[in-house]
Amino acid sequence: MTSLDLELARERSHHDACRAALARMTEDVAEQVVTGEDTAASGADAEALGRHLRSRAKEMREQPPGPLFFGRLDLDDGRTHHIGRRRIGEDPAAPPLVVDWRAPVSRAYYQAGPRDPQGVLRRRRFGWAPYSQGASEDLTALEDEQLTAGGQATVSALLAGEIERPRVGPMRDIAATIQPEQDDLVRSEPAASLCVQGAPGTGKTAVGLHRAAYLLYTHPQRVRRSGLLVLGPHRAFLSYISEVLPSLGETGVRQATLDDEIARHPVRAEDTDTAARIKHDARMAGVLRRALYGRVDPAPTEDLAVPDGSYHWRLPAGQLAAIVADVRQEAPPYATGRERVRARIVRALQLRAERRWGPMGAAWARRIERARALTAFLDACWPKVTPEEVLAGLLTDPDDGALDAAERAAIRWARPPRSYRSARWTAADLVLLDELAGLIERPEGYGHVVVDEAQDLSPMECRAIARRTEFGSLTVLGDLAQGTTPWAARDWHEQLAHLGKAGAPVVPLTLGYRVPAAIVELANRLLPQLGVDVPAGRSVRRDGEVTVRRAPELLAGTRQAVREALAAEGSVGVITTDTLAGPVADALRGCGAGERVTVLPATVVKGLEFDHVVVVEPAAIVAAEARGPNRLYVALTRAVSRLTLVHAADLPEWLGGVPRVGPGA
Ligand SMILES: Nc1ncnc2c1ncn2[C@@H]1O[C@H](COP(=O)(O)OP(=O)(O)OP(=O)(O)O)[C@@H](O)[C@H]1O
Repeated sequence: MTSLDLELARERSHHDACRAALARMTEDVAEQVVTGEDTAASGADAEALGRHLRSRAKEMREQPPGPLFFGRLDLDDGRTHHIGRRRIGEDPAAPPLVVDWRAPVSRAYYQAGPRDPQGVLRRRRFGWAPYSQGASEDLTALEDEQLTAGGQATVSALLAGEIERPRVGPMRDIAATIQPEQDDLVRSEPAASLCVQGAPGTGKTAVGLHRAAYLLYTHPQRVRRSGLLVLGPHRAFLSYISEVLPSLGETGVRQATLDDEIARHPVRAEDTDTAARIKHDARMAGVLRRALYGRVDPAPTEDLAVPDGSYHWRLPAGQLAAIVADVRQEAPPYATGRERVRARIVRALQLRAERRWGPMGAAWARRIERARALTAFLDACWPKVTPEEVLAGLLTDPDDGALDAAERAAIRWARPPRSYRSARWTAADLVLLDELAGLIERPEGYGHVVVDEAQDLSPMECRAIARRTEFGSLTVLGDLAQGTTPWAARDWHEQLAHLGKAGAPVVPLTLGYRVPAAIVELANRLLPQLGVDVPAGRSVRRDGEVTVRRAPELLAGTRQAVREALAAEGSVGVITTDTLAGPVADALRGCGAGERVTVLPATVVKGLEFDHVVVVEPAAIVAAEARGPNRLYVALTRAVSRLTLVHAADLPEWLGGVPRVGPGA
């Protein structure tokens, strides 16, 4: 037996011990639930304890299968820690068998290096068979790095293997291989907001999800109670990332699109491009505020007379106007404002009554508060409204000086509905309704929100997020170069101001783990055309291939390219325009494409990745929309190993010098 075999055998038996301890922990918790149910303590305590134990038992039962540790630290004080996705230890007072990757002692696993060993003598990485369900014999490799002074920084073969592995199925967690610059972001100050400008494949999404898991671990009370939300650009993306947090043991996190979050109604109409652009513009915040407060009468002309038995208590119009003006000045949410005006009027009437009749009790005040005359005054002066009613009013007659005549015409309803209740709302209308709802009543917030692909949000969408994180913090992830919406941000500081976190630091990530250097280099040639100032991407990967195939018969050329792509392992993504996606999918039917091949319009590939990407007719992707070059940049950077460009039309200049195949190459 070699010394490596011996070490592997020792580690496997440690893994056996961990497995047994975990089984006992799961049993113990299940047993405690039974005990908890029997507890004869006060009802509320027993209920709370029972709930806690039940959710802990559920958590333990639902742990995903897999290896129980991925690394080990040997420290200079003689201690050793195995590091895994969650803590394993039966006795809270004894050192655990496995330390959670988020624990403070685990930090050195990610950060220590020969120049700064941080008390670590040796870092050990474990290699497990691919897709291991956690059987100890699946532990097949280990790699030691000595960090004592004078040690050399080494490139980990296990890390390289993990980064270069073929991609099948949904995104996986990277707890075993988080890189130092990523770890800094994952563990950065939880109460502070943060923006990551990351070139394609630098791990922004991975960082955001691991940060979410880290916050739940370090601030269980605060973050769990106030809620954590992960916002992604579309459903396909959410399903692609859906397993990362559960694999890290976090099952209760809401993952949604912003559209889901703000959906008060189904989308039943479509805006013209111009109307959508206006509705998403930051000026709409003021337009909506004015439309809402336009309903308030700042100068009531009639005195208020509230009957009280045979008597009437009066407030002169001037005093009513002063109350309304004061409340407007204080700027509470609209619905609170109405109640505040009511309360102030009652108080003023009470002072008058007391001057005449002496102290009036609470019952008197309640009666006056509900007096019909007072409610009628409020209905006229500060009416109850719904967001739908206000927006319908605005879209029927958009008379606001912030919009010019053409803009007003563009958003005006061609045929207003009979009532706002039967209005057919567009996607942009829902954003505006959310803004109005937020002006009327403050929405419930989250403790922390992770926003992915944040460059694509409009100012009005940003405000929807800002309202929900007024008292919470944000992790903003994105890449200005990948901005494809008509309103995509060109500057993070502006975008952060719309998100309510002006001044949050913007941290760049430039080292990519997905896209190989040859493909990054090609995509970087597009950068000067994208109209944004971002640092160019780099790659840790030296493998990777780019092929350009000229194909006078576009569909035949695509079939050929896909056949060639299928010769290698892994997924194949065929990306083209919305118009070509159908014909391309038809053409690929029956050419052995099968499950490994997905045909997608470029408009939905954001955030995804495929081992081999075939981009069909790049020039058409560029021409299809105003941000076409950005769209092509996104498409090119979905490739994990290989990229083929298939084209019938001429290629843009910047592709000069790339090897070509096919007729006329
Ligand atoms: N430290 C790491 N170890 C292993 N794999 C990593 C690491 N960091 C990132 N990756 C992998 O690189 C790929 C890209 O990561 P991710 O999707 O998070 O990047 P991104 O910056 O959001 O990309 P994009 O903006 O292009 O969508 C993923 O497969 C991810 O698992």
